[in-house]
Amino acid sequence: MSKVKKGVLLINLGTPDSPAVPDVKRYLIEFLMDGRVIDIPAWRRTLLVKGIIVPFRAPNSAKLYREIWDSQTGSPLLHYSKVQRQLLQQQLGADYHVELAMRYQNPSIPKALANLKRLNVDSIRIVPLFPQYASATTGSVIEKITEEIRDWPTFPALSVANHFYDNELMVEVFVENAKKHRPETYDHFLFSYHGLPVRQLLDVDGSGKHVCDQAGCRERIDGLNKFCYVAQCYATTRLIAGRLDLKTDDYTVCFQSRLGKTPWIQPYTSDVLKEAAAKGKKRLLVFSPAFVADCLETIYEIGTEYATEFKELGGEKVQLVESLNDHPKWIAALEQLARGELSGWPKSESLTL
Ligand SMILES: C=CC1=C(C)c2cc3[nH]c(cc4nc(cc5[nH]c(cc1n2)c(C)c5CCC(=O)O)C(CCC(=O)O)=C4C)c(C)c3C=C
Ligand SMILES: [Fe+2]
Ligand SMILES: [Fe+2]
Repeated sequence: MSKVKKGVLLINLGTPDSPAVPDVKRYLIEFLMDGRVIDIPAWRRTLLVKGIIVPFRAPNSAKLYREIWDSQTGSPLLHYSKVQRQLLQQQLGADYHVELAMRYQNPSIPKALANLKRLNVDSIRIVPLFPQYASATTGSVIEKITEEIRDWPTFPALSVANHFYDNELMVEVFVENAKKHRPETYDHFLFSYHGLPVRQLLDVDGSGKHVCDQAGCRERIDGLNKFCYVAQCYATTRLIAGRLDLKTDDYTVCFQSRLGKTPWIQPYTSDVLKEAAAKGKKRLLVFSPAFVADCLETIYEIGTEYATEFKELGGEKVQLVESLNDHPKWIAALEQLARGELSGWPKSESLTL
């Protein structure tokens, strides 16, 4: 009889099995055919994804993935996710069994759930590795898991860490990583989050009519906008900026990785870079706090693409603040999330974080 009683399931977004075009195509199709990612009627999504986006995007995406692929460890996102799983398992000890899965591709959610079922665990703590809640990420993970387990005869106790935008240890790691780059030597700071189509925020408060600028999502987080991705991104930013004694004029929150022509959350990182260059800013320190591990969107998009663009505009340097990766305080934060403990930050309905 197994000693293991408590299951933990860490889930990140996913990455191709290799940077070869067929693997990148398979990954992009699974990812973009998710109705929470491209939230349009299924027939239009099929035409758009399989007929246009994937055939045109896959060869270029594969090229970018080849640039970040490590010859020993492969995809940085998968590599750090595996390290995080292993370190968390060590930290939690033999009473726990920690599985890792990716929402898209491998290691797969069905396999991880089958392992937990086989172990007959008492409980499963689901930890989607997205600090800020979005329907396209955490929402999609929850939907997929509930679909996968719907026929289980017995459900262990289930719980989800559905956001951790205000986790104190996570904030400390971003602050520590920034300090290694001597923030006083930079003339502006960007907090660049992964973007989302604006329409995906309309129902974050159940009204179907949520508008961030009316709900004050850039200024405060409260009982009404608590599930809004934008409100959570700005709250994370205020916590990191506060710890670094940055004034509001010292930094800009922005959103990257836009796909398609519909409006996404603004301001776009590429526009903010242009404005910073036009104002004569030379050295930018860039945080990417929507990710818990370095990946294509941090290493390539910020570290290479935006850095090159900024230099072409007359800037001198774009420095990415490293992600949480294998930092011991991040593993301690994961332990809190896995045990179901609060992040440690005082919370109240009307608190302006
Ligand atoms: C905060 C996390 C993420 C959100 C929110 C998110 C939304 C989102 N993404 C796309 C389209 C793409 N994203 C791609 C890569 C990618 N996205 C995230 C995280 C979030 N995405 C990560 C961690 C990664 C990198 C994975 C890696 O292997 O390193 C890609 C693929 C790369 C490319 O071709 O550019 C696409 C496409 C949409 C449409 C969306 C919201 C609706
Ligand atoms: Fe993405
Ligand atoms: Fe909002």
